[in-house]
Amino acid sequence: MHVHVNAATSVDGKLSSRRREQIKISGDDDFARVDEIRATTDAVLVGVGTVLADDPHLTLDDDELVSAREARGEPPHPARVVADSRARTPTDARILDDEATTYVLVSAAAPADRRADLEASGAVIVEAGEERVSFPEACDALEARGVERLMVEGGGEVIFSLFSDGLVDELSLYVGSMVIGGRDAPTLADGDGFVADFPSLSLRAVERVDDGVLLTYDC
Ligand SMILES: NC(=O)C1=CN([C@@H]2O[C@H](COP(=O)(O)OP(=O)(O)OC[C@H]3O[C@@H](n4cnc5c(N)ncnc54)[C@H](OP(=O)(O)O)[C@@H]3O)[C@@H](O)[C@H]2O)C=CC1
Ligand SMILES: Nc1nc(O)c(N)c(N[C@@H]2O[C@H](COP(=O)(O)O)[C@@H](O)[C@H]2O)n1
Repeated sequence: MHVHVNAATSVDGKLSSRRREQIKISGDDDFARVDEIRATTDAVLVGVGTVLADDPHLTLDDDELVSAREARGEPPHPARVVADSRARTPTDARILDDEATTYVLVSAAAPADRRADLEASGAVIVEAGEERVSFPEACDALEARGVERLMVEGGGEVIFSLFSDGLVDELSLYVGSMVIGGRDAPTLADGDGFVADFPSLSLRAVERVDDGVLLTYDC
C-alpha cells in the first residue's frame, strides 16, 4: 500500500489553533491540488479528533474529477476512513452519508453498542488493534478490501503514529503564510514525539502555491 500524507500548516507548524477548530490555511489553488490527490486515491483517512473538530466530508469537490474516476471504472469518490479506537464518531457525522463507503477503524475495546450504532448509520467497521487502532494491522485489513493508495489528511496524532510505524511513503505539506502559535495547538506530528531515530525525509520538490510553499517529500 502507498500512504500519502497531505496537510497544511502555518509558518510555525500548526495544523489549527489551540481551540482545535478548522482554520483555512490553504488557498484555492492548494485546495484544488488536494482534490486532485483525493481523486487518485482509493481512500482518505483522518483521525477521530479531526472528525470531532472539523466534521469533514472528504469527498471530491470537482465534478470533472468525479467523472474521470467513473470513466476509469472507479467509485465516484474514494472511500473514507476514520481511526476511532472506541467508536466515538457521531452517527450524524458528514463522513457517514451515502456518497462514499466509510470504514471506521476500531480497536477490540470499542463498545458493542457504539459499533452497532455506526453500522446502522452506514459505516463498515474494521477491527485492528487491542486498546488503540493498530495502523499496520489496519493497512493490511484495508488492503484486503482493495485499498492500494491511501491518502491521510490528519490530524497530528494520527500523522505521528504513521511516521512512528514507518508507514508513510510520501508527504506533501503546504506551509501557509500565517502564524498561529500556541503551545497546545496541534502540529503536523504530535503524539509522544521522537527523542531518537528521527524519521529523515528526502525533499523532492519545492513550489510556490497561492501565498505559501508546497513541500513534497519521499519518506
Ligand atoms: N491543516 C490541516 O491540514 C489539518 C488540520 N487538522 C486539525 O487537526 C486537529 C485534529 O488533530 P488531532 O487532535 O491530532 O486529531 P487526529 O485527527 O489525529 O485524531 C486523533 C485521534 O485518533 C485516534 N486514533 C486511533 N488510533 C490512533 C493511533 N494509532 N494513533 C493516533 N491516534 C489514533 C485517537 O482517538 P482514540 O484513542 O479515541 O481512537 C486520537 O485521539 C483539528 O484541529 C483539525 O482542525 C486536521 C487535519 C488536517
Ligand atoms: N489541505 C488543507 N488545508 C487547510 O487549510 C485545511 N484546513 C485542511 N483541513 C483538512 O480538510 C478537511 C476538510 O475536508 P472537506 O472539505 O470537509 O472534505 C479537514 O477535516 C482537514 O482534514 N486541509
